[in-house]
Amino acid sequence: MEKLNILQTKDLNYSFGPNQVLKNINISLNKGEVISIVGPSGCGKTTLLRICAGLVKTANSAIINTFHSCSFAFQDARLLPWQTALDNIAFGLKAQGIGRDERQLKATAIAERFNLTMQDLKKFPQDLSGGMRQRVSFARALITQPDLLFLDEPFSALDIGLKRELQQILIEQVCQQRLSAFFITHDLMEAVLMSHRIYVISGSPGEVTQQFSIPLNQLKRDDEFVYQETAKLLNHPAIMRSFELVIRKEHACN
Ligand SMILES: Nc1ncnc2c1ncn2[C@@H]1O[C@H](COP(=O)(O)OP(=O)(O)OP(=O)(O)O)[C@@H](O)[C@H]1O
Repeated sequence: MEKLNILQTKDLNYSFGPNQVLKNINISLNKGEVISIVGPSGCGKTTLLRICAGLVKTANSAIINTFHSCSFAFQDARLLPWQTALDNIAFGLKAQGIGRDERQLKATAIAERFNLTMQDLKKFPQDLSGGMRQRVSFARALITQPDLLFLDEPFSALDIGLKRELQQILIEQVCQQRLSAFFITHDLMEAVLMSHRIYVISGSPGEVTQQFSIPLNQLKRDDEFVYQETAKLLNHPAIMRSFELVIRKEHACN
């Protein structure tokens, strides 16, 4: 029987000194699932990701994580500047003790999936465009075949075409390999495109105020579906409250 992987928080609270940032957070992420965390700036999304990833320790053992391995992608690519793109991609394999030839073969194969050429792979990060660096960052995250991805706004600095291309590649990887992803975004449309479920966090301290399930397999979601679902969410009271859309609408009328 397949072992069930799960990431779960149970009544998670977190404070930075006297400043409570997260309050009674209960979320779960199952194998093969993508969840998005959306909410206004400063509501605690990144803090929640860092706690779930074990990068920030919690005092109250409110996290269950039975996934075996995880990788990260952030808004900035965070590559090692003294290594070529190829060696950056292969870095996780080196840490696993895999020999140079095999590392390079695997890195070249996954780089191709992200449309990086042999010329690109010889370059150092400072000689790559921002979009290329983000391709390298995704290839690096996936090469070790993790079962859980932590994604903190990895598309937000990209132009609309590149964003769509990388989103599509990531959706294919997630669906084909039954990867799970914990995804933070400001962009509701992106959350609708990518996720099985969306958690809305609002307030200070941040609390989960609503959870939405998005029907239809990600590979079948076309633009019309994404626009319609996003429009529905934008009119939902929990989203309007969370992003203060009611107040902004009222201001717009005055
Ligand atoms: N290391 C830290 N020390 C003290 N306070 C912090 C620290 N990191 C974050 N905070 C505070 O915690 C709150 C939540 O920050 P966090 O970065 O998690 O929010 P966010 O929702 O991810 O914001 P954004 O969408 O703008 O990235 C903010 O008030 C922030 O100032």
